Amino acid sequence: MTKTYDFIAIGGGSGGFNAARVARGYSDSVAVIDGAEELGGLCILRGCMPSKTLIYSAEVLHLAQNAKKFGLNIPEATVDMTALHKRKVETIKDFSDYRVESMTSGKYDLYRSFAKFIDGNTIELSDGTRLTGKKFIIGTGSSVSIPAVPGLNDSEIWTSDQVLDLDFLPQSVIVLGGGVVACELAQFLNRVGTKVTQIQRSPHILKDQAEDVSRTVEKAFRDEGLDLYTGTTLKSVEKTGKGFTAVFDHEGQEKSVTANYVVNAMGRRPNTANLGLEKAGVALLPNGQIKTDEHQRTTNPDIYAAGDCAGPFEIVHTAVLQGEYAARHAFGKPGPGPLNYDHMLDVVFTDPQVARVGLTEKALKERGIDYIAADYPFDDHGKSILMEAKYGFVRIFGEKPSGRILGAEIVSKDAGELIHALSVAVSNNLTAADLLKTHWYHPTLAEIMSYPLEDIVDEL
Ligand SMILES: Cc1cc2nc3c(=O)[nH]c(=O)nc-3n(C[C@H](O)[C@H](O)[C@H](O)COP(=O)(O)OP(=O)(O)OC[C@H]3O[C@@H](n4cnc5c(N)ncnc54)[C@H](O)[C@@H]3O)c2cc1C
Ligand SMILES: NC(=O)c1ccc[n+]([C@@H]2O[C@H](COP(=O)([O-])OP(=O)(O)OC[C@H]3O[C@@H](n4cnc5c(N)ncnc54)[C@H](O)[C@@H]3O)[C@@H](O)[C@H]2O)c1
Repeated sequence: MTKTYDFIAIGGGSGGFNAARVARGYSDSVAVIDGAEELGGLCILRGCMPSKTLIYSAEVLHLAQNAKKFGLNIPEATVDMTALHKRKVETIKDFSDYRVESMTSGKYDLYRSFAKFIDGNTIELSDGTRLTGKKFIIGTGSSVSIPAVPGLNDSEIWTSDQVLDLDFLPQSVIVLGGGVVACELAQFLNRVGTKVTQIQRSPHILKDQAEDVSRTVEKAFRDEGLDLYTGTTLKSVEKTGKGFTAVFDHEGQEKSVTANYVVNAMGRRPNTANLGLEKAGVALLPNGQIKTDEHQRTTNPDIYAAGDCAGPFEIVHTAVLQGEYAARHAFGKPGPGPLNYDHMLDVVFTDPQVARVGLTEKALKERGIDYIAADYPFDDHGKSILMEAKYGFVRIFGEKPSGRILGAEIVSKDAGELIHALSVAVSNNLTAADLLKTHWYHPTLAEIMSYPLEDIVDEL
């Protein structure tokens, strides 16, 4: 007999699991289907958490190696890759154990299998078991994409997965791409002592950021000795006796770089193949993501989608919020409404970090919104000067004439922490004058925000 559930989550990552967790509050008939060998999802196992664990260690190493600047004598600071790997494994095990415990607690029926739709309300598991659901959520995530560049589909080419699991120090690595994954991992590798060449197609790394933001990170990378090529066309990746050679056009010339290893960090694609979506009446967008409405409903109103498979961002907190909201909507329950992407927050964990909230300057211009942009550099700020953290600036966008904070970008030490003060402002319609009522403690990095806020208030 086919078992029926009120709610079935396909995928037990950030989107799927959190949808199931919320759904379980409304019904005891909830199933989670996940075909991965290891439970936990991308963020915990091979994404946010392992990368930030390693990046933090590399930052400590970098500070130690620059001890002289701080009047300290640390004769030799080097990485111990075996210990670094062990720390990562133990840290991630704690996080994944917690998730596995929740998933296997008995609150959900957990099926360790891949699922595909055979009609709009029925799925089939790998062993042929069929389950019907009143409502579903698809949270199947994403996989590394392999652009059609000759040689790039060689199985020895690394992705972020191999970098995050390194237990030895590679002598040299070519990092292909200039997005978030490429930048975070290129700097990590460079800081632990690998010779890194990063090759980016666009004129700047982090191409969706403001140009001066990208340039600030590029300067920091080059100051640390990373070989960075931007504005390139990658022609091929060839296996050589020593490793790999990447051949690319740069400034009108063909160049080649050889290294022991290559990392493909040129983006990810949604996991939507082999899901039988056509049989369930679930349509895709031209970019391959599942088409959803503001309620996370697909073109089949009984099937929702959340996270990387649906977009529009591949960011964990949006996956969680989308999943939670979809479950509330499926059961007709009240709570915070659809996601407001005008309040979007994103962080790049390079050093300096890049953090952004709300509308970008490009979006403000496109929408014809009248605004004031005010900024202030960290090389003229007490706390960042004493911390030797002088790269970057804060820029705040205030609406005219209201002074409402519509967006902000920060490139600096710990920008990912600092941005949250402005995120509160953006999400709660606070004005620059409102924020100036706040006590900004001295000396902190955060107090830098009072200068552009004063500029906005003065100009209004
Ligand atoms: C290196 C790296 C670093 C990152 N760092 C950050 C960061 O610092 N901050 C941030 O916000 N985001 C970060 N991200 C992005 C973030 O990890 C993802 O956006 C998020 O984890 C996606 O969650 P998800 O639920 O959509 O997918 P996942 O967590 O990937 O879950 C999908 C699940 O679905 C299962 N599945 C797939 N197909 C099927 C099927 N047919 N049947 C059953 N189960 C299936 C999979 O096994 C998997 O467990 C990073 C990503 C990478 C690669
Ligand atoms: N800190 C974070 O929040 C964080 C960290 C890591 C990853 N992520 C998420 O994971 C997702 C995937 O990250 P990503 O960096 O892999 O993808 P991405 O889409 O951000 O960047 C891919 C890069 O590869 C380049 N590229 C693509 N095809 C190319 C080609 N043929 N030749 C040369 N260059 C090419 C693109 O121009 C782009 O710069 C991102 O959307 C991001 O949101 C987030």
